Amino acid sequence: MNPQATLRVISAGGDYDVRIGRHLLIEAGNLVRSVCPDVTSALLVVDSSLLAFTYADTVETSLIACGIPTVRTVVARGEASKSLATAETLYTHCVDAGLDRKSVILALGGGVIGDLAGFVAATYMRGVRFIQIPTTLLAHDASIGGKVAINLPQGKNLVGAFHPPRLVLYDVETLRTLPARERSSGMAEAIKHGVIRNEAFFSWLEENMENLIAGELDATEQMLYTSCAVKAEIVSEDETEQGTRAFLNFGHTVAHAIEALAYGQFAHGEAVAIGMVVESSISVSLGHCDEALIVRLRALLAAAQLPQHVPPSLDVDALIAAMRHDKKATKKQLAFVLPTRIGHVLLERDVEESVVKAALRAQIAPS
Ligand SMILES: NC(=O)c1ccc[n+]([C@@H]2O[C@H](COP(=O)([O-])OP(=O)(O)OC[C@H]3O[C@@H](n4cnc5c(N)ncnc54)[C@H](O)[C@@H]3O)[C@@H](O)[C@H]2O)c1
Ligand SMILES: O=C(O)C(=O)C[C@@H](O)[C@H](O)[C@H](O)COP(=O)(O)O
Ligand SMILES: [Zn+2]
Repeated sequence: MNPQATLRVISAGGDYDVRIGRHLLIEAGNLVRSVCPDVTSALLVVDSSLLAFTYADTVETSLIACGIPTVRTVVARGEASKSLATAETLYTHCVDAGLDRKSVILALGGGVIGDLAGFVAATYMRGVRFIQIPTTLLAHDASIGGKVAINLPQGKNLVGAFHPPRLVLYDVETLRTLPARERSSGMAEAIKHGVIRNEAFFSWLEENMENLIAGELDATEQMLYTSCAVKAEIVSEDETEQGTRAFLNFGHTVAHAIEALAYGQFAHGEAVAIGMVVESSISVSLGHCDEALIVRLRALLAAAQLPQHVPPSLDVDALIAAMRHDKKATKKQLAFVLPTRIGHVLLERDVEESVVKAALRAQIAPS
C-alpha cells in the first residue's frame, strides 16, 4: 500500500479524487484550495463524538492557515440528526456564517454527517461546493458517489439529491478511535462490494477478516482502497442510478426497512448484514443462486462480528410495508438486488410478497 493512494471518480458535475492515506487532515487547507481555488469561506460540519479528539482542530487550523475563513458547527452524533430539523439548523448557520455561492461545506464524520451536510450543500443557495472528510469505516461507501439525503419517519433517505463532492479526503488515522461496533458495521459495505462486483476481494476479506477486525491499519488501508475502487467504478459508470448503480443497494431493501422501524437501534451496516442474508435467501428461493453462497456469506459476516438474524421484535408485515417505500420500487412492487454467485448480482423488480415473507420469517433470530 502506498503511503497515499488516489482514486478518480467520473462525475457529470466534475470529476473528483478520493485520497486515502495517513496524516491527511493537516493538509486539508491546501487540498481544499487546490479543488476550490476561488473559495471565499467554509462551514465545517463536525460529528459531536469527534470533539473528544483533535480532528476538527487540525482541519480548522489548516483551513485558516490557508486563508479560508472557517466556521465550525457541531451536530449531535447518531442517525436522528439526519433530519429536516437538523438541516434547518444548519441552513441558519450557513446564513449566520455569511456563506455565499463560492463557499464550501465540509463534512467531518461518518455517513450521517456526510449525508446531512451534503444535503445542506446541495440545497443552500441552490447548491454550494461540498467536501467529504470521512472518519468511519462505513463512510468509505457513503463519501463516494454523491448520494446525499435526510430521513423521513416513513423511510430512509427519502429526501435527497445527487450532489457529488469536490474531494474525498480519507485520513485512515481517524479510524484508530472508532468503536469496535462501528468497525464491524463498516465491514458490511465492504463485504457487499465483494458480493456484487469482486469475488477476489470477497476471498481476500475471508483471509484477512481477523486482522481487519483487530483494527490492523495496513490491512484496513488495503481493504479500503479496493472497496473504494469498487464503489468509484460503479458510480463512475452510472452516477444517477439509471442501471448498475442499483447493485450497490444489495441488502438495502431489507436494511432500510429495519432501520425505519427502529431508527437508531441498528448501525447501518448491521441492518445491511441482516439484509444481505435475507435477500440472498430470496435469491435461493427464486433459483438465482444456491445455498452455498449463503453459507459463505454467513461465515464472513460472523468473522466480521455482524448480526445475521431478523430481530423478533420487528413485525414482518410492517417490514414489508416499509419496503414498498423503497426508492427502487415502482407501483409499490418489492424490488431486490439478488446475488447469482459471489461477484455477480441482478435486479428483480417485482418479487412475490409470499417469497419475501418466507425469507424474513426463516431468518428471525431463534429465541
Ligand atoms: N450516501 C451514501 O452513499 C451512503 C452509503 C452508505 C451509508 N450511508 C448512510 O450513512 C449513515 C451511516 O454512516 P456511519 O456508519 O458512518 O454512521 P455515523 O455517521 O452515525 O457514525 C457512527 C458512529 O461513529 C462515531 N464516530 C465517527 N467517527 C468516529 C471516529 N473517528 N472515532 C470515534 N467515533 C467516531 C459517530 O459519532 C457515531 O456514533 C447512514 O445514515 C446511512 O444511510 C450513506
Ligand atoms: O451509493 C449507492 O448507490 C448505494 O446504494 C450505497 C448504499 O450503501 C447507501 O446506503 C445508500 O445511501 C443507499 O441509497 P438509497 O438510494 O437506497 O437511499
Ligand atoms: Zn449502505
